[in-house]
Amino acid sequence: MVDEALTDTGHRKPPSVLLLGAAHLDRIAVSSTPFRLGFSNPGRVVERLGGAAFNAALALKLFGSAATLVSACGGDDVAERVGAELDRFDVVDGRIAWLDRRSATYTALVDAGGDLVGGVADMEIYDRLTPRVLSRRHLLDRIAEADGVLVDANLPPAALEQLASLRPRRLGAIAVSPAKITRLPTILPKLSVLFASRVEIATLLSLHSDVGDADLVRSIRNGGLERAIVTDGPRSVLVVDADVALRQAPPMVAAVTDVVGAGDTLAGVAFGAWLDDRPFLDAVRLGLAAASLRISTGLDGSSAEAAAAIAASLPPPQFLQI
Ligand SMILES: Nc1ncnc2c1ncn2[C@@H]1O[C@H](COP(=O)(O)OP(=O)(O)O)[C@@H](O)[C@H]1O
Ligand SMILES: O=c1[nH]cc([C@@H]2O[C@H](COP(=O)(O)O)[C@@H](O)[C@H]2O)c(=O)[nH]1
Repeated sequence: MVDEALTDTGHRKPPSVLLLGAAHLDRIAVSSTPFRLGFSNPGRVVERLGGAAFNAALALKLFGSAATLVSACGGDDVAERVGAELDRFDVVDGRIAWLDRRSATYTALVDAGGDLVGGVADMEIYDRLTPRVLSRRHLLDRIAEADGVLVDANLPPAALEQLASLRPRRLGAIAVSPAKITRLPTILPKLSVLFASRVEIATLLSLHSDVGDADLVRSIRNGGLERAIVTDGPRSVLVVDADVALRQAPPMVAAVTDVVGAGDTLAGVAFGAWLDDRPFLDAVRLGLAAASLRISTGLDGSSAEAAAAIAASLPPPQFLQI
């Protein structure tokens, strides 16, 4: 029998992932002393490319998947820089440009320990990714052909609903922020997996942020979600996979540079590994290892191998009877 997942050379074909969402410029201001809210803090500002879908796309690609990114950009230098970086990483560039508009930016304040103090998302341009714009024939074909589609909640609600109604083979979503996760409620039953932080999912499900695991797991299931990964910074993640619920500790990170992009990296790597037929928990453990590299050394061509070793040495999960 011919295995269609094999290429001419006998190697497995990498999973193909279509990502839809944000790709833009991040400005990250890191305080060099403990952050004093309401005051001026000494520090340094770094600029790098980011956006939830962009971060996930690069991570996916570095971990062996084929990635195509659909986003919105203006006619400016940021758009060119994003394009150059997608080329460099061999991510297929499916962005739609509005030449008379500005590309999006994200400005974050980070404290001396690498944690996020807060951020401002200037991202009006993503509202242009309407259902009509996303109905172009070649895009519909890409959605139908992809092994998985990963969206972020920067897309307007109507676009998210339309994508979900197209029934991609597997549909993952990245919550992005407490402000944007509120765009997801109507598509929850159509998601194969949701990646969210604890505060984001509590907002989505109208729960108190210190809700216990039993109530959280029940609410996730009652909300119609089949699978969810709930992150909580350095603390263990909650994994719900149909009727299995568990907690998995992430790797310890001694020196965090900044945590911006950790969740998207976890989402991209875990989604790609799952599409590559790994058991879901193994895919999550690999994603956690990738996130730990992203926030310490950064990701590069050697990260997939390094992450596999880190994932293998993680403590076993703790299964919850809920
Ligand atoms: N301070 C930290 N130390 C160790 N790991 C961290 C830290 N912050 C984040 N991580 C890792 O990144 C993952 C996502 O981080 P989190 O901050 O919860 O999400 P987001 O980046 O979406 O806000 C965590 O599950 C964990 O694996
Ligand atoms: O409304 C938004 N805020 C923030 C982001 C992006 O989220 C990323 C960080 O996400 P996290 O740390 O949750 O993985 C940054 O690159 C930032 O640009 C985004 O796409 N949309």
